[in-house]
Amino acid sequence: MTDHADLLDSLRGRLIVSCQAYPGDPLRSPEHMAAMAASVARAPVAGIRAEGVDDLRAIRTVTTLPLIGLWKDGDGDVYITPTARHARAVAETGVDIVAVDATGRPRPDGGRLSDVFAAVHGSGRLVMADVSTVEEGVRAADLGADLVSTTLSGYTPYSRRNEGPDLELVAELAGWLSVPVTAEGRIQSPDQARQAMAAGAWSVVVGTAITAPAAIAERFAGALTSVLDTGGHCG
Ligand SMILES: CC(=O)N[C@H](C=O)[C@@H](O)[C@H](O)[C@H](O)COP(=O)(O)O
Repeated sequence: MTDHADLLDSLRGRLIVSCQAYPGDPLRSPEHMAAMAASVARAPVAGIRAEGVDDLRAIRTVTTLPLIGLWKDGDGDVYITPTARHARAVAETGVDIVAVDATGRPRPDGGRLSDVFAAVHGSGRLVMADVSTVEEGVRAADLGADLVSTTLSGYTPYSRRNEGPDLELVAELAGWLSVPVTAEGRIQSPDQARQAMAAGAWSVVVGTAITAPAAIAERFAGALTSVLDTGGHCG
């Protein structure tokens, strides 16, 4: 377990970058995501989060940074590493931590969350429980999650839908849990990342704001459009 404690320690107070391309994006390939991860790894980041067994295998060849893996599959409500089978496949790619949907919603195979956690632990990896509420986080920790992440806040019909990160959930979870809490989801700026740490996060995961050029360009383009809309154009 010392290795696992060292791994968690290495993430403390630091940034994890999620390298995932949206469906349809030209960057959506294992080669591109591996290059993205290698590029990000030139910065002092603590770890990489990524999706899909092919991407994870490719990323594992380009960096020795701690790797958090998941497999998004199916079109049901629970799509982040939904079953024990998915969890084992992700673990086999060589990741250090497997991220799992740990909401209370029914899983596509009717399986139990504890079975998915057992599959991860049976493979010698740590579990990151992706949750949307404090109740889900408490349950996940009770079931043995090694870290709890706010990933799914705003993505379940019953959770808060903030435009930015759910810092309230970060603070609540940090107050309730003895396992590390990761702030994840809609963190758009270094300032918000700092606020998440101040709210009690162990680590901060940022994806779109760093690794999705289309979304970043859209924000900039949108900002210019709104200047025109408000009469700021002087031509
Ligand atoms: C809800 C869901 O499926 N979240 C996913 C989980 O891995 C990813 O699509 C997000 O990009 C990741 O959580 C990082 O968040 P953001 O990209 O907002 O920084």
